[in-house]
Amino acid sequence: MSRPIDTDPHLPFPILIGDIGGTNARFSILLDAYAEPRPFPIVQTANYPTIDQAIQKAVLDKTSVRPRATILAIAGPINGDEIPLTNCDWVVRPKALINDLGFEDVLVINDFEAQALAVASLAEEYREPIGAASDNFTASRVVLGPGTGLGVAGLVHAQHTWFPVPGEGGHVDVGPRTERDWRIWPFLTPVEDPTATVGRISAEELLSGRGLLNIYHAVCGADGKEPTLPTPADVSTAALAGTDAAAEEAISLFTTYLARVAGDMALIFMAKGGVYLAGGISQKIIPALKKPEFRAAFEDKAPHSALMRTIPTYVVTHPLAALSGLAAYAQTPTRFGVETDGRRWRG
Ligand SMILES: Nc1ncnc2c1ncn2[C@@H]1O[C@H](COP(=O)(O)OP(=O)(O)OP(=O)(O)O)[C@@H](O)[C@H]1O
Repeated sequence: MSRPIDTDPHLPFPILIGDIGGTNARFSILLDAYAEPRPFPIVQTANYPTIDQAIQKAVLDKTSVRPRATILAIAGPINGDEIPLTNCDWVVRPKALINDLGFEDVLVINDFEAQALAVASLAEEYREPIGAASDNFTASRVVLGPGTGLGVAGLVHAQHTWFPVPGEGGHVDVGPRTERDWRIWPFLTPVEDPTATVGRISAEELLSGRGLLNIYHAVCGADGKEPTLPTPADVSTAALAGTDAAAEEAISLFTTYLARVAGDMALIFMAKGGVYLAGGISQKIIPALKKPEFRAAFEDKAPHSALMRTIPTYVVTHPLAALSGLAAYAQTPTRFGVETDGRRWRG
C-alpha cells in the first residue's frame, strides 16, 4: 500500500544536497538511491549575494541534471519561510527555491543534525579513534564540533531508527575545576563577542576558534605574559610544533575542556555508541587529542568512570561529513527519525 504523500519521507530524485556553512557551501547531486553523490566545487559564500544565485551558477549551470528536490543543512535555527544563516548574509527562502529554481520539494535541517546523520554509518576510514575503547554494537551517539562555534547533536538509537537531536549544547556553562583552572578563569573574557553575558563562560567561549584564542590569552594573563600569537591556527601550530609554552598549555586545556564537555554530553545521551568530534578544528589537532589528557578528562566522571571507559571517542575525518549524512538520509529516509514539520516545503 502506498503511503499518503504528506507522511512519505522520500523526496523525489534527483536530489541536490547542500551543506551551507558560514564561509563555505558544499553541494552534491544524488541521481537515485544507489548512485554515489556527484560533488561540485566548494563555493565561498562571500562570492555570491544569495544562495539562489550560488545554486544557479555553481550547480545548475554546470550540469544538465535537473534536481527535483533539495535538502539543505544550515547553521542556524529554522523558523518560518525566511531562514537567515548565522555568520553569513544569505537567507534561505524555500518558496523562492520552488518558484524560481524549479524544485518540487525542499527540506531544510540543522547542520549538526546532518553531522549526526553522518555518524550513524561512518566508515572506519573516515574516523580516527582517540583511545582504546571500541564500539561493537549499535547504540546512541553524540557529535560535537568545535569550529567557528561549537555545534552539538545527539543521535538516539531506538526502535531500529536513528533519531538526530539537534540542540544548543554548545551554550552550556563550563566552570573551573583544577587549581590551575581557578587561576586562569578570571582572565577568560569573550575575545570577539560583545554580546556575551558577563560572568558566564559557555562551552563555545572555550571550544571554538575564538575559544582557543581565549584560553591562550587567559594562560598568558595568568602568567603575566604578553600574548604574541594572533590566530587560533597560530596557537595550535605553535603548540603542536612545541615552540611556545603558553600555546602548548592552551591546546592541552582546550583538549581537556573538550573532553569534559564531551563526557557530559555522553552521560546525557547515554552515548554508548561513541562520541564523535567533528568541526573544523578537531581534525587539525589530532596529535593533541591523542595525548593522555583527553581520555583521562573524558573518563573522569565519578561515579560513572567505569561506564565512560567503555565509550569510544573518534575524530570525524570525512572531508564532507555533513553531505555524507544528507546523502544517507536522502537515500534511505526511513532509517532516520528526522522531524520534517515546518521544515519541508512542496511546490
Ligand atoms: N589549525 C587550526 N587550529 C585551530 N583553529 C583553527 C585552525 N584552522 C582554523 N581554525 C579556526 O576554526 C574556525 C573555523 O572552523 P570551521 O572550519 O569549522 O569553519 P565554519 O565556518 O564553522 O564552517 P564552514 O567551513 O562550513 O563555513 C575558525 O575560528 C578558525 O580560526
